[in-house]
Amino acid sequence: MEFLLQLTEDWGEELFSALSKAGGKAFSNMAVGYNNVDVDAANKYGVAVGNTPGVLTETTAELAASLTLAAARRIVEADEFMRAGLYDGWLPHLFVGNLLKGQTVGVIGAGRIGSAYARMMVEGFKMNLIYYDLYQSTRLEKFVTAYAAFLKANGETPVTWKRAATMDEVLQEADIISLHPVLDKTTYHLVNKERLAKMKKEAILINCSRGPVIDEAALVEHLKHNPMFRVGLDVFEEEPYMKPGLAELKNAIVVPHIASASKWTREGMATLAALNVLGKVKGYPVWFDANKVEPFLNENARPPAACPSIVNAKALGLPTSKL
Ligand SMILES: NC(=O)C1=CN([C@@H]2O[C@H](COP(=O)(O)OP(=O)(O)OC[C@H]3O[C@@H](n4cnc5c(N)ncnc54)[C@H](O)[C@@H]3O)[C@@H](O)[C@H]2O)C=CC1
Ligand SMILES: O=C(O)C(=O)CO
Repeated sequence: MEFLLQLTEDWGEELFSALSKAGGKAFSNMAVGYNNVDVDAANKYGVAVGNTPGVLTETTAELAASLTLAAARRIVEADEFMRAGLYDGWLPHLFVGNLLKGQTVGVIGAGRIGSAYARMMVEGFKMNLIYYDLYQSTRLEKFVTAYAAFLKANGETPVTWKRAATMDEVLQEADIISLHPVLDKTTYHLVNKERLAKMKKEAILINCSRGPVIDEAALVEHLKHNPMFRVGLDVFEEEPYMKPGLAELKNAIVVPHIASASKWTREGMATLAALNVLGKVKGYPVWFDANKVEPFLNENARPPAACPSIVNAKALGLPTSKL
């Protein structure tokens, strides 16, 4: 018995023990994030835990960029105004928002998705970048450096980048802040009352990572007291619910965890999750690089004889495919 699961289901000691007793050896989340899975418990019962990296990167980053634009240009408010029949002619101050060009975008968690989002905002809108991550994102830094040189060569103001030593630096300096870390003990309520107070009064905060990365009740209070501060949220602390008061706030844009909802991505997630468990059942090794999953998505060729991404491969001592 093997399992394919959604991120809405929590898997811990009890379920892995039951799975193991039933002879199960493999489990895969149909998601890249696996904070819903107790990997230590899976290790204890020798169950391989799969996830689906790579296929969500651009789709999720694009939704974060969409929320950024929607918040910056107040698109939802303006749409509601229009549909309510309130528009009676152009006015110089009607729904004035923020210009992104030349402003600073802050990325917290510059992994696959955070880096893709950073590139979109830097290249698309000529924003300067400040990022915070536990690790250096050399590829991202190289990209911004090369883009700055390109702009300069074309007589335009070059963009800049900075790796912040602390997260607070990002909060204080950035005009737009987008959250893309994993959810774990180090990122739970990473954005809390004190940190919200450090952000610019007119900043925009985007969250397409996991709801509990923000203390949502503190956010509601902050939004109430700072009408020029805006947020775009794809994820919530206690999905499918929102904290009281959030739904009434005009400076919040809320969407129902749809960041990965493109057809290509959802098909890719299902394919990778299925191949993770199938590969384990067949006794295949683990793919050599979970970030290079394209060969598993080619409709015209058989997928490699490997499990695309097993997060506890090392802990279980599973062999790696050599290609
Ligand atoms: N809203 C949605 O539908 C989706 C949400 N996600 C979420 O996005 C997360 C990130 O996905 P990927 O970019 O693919 O993962 P990734 O592993 O490539 O990137 C995560 C980054 O977070 C950094 N990080 C970890 N702890 C940190 C800390 N305390 N402070 C700052 N940075 C920290 C890591 O070093 C890493 O660079 C997933 O774990 C998932 O929870 C992913 C896809 C869709
Ligand atoms: O893959 C993930 O982590 C998701 O949140 C899916 O949307």
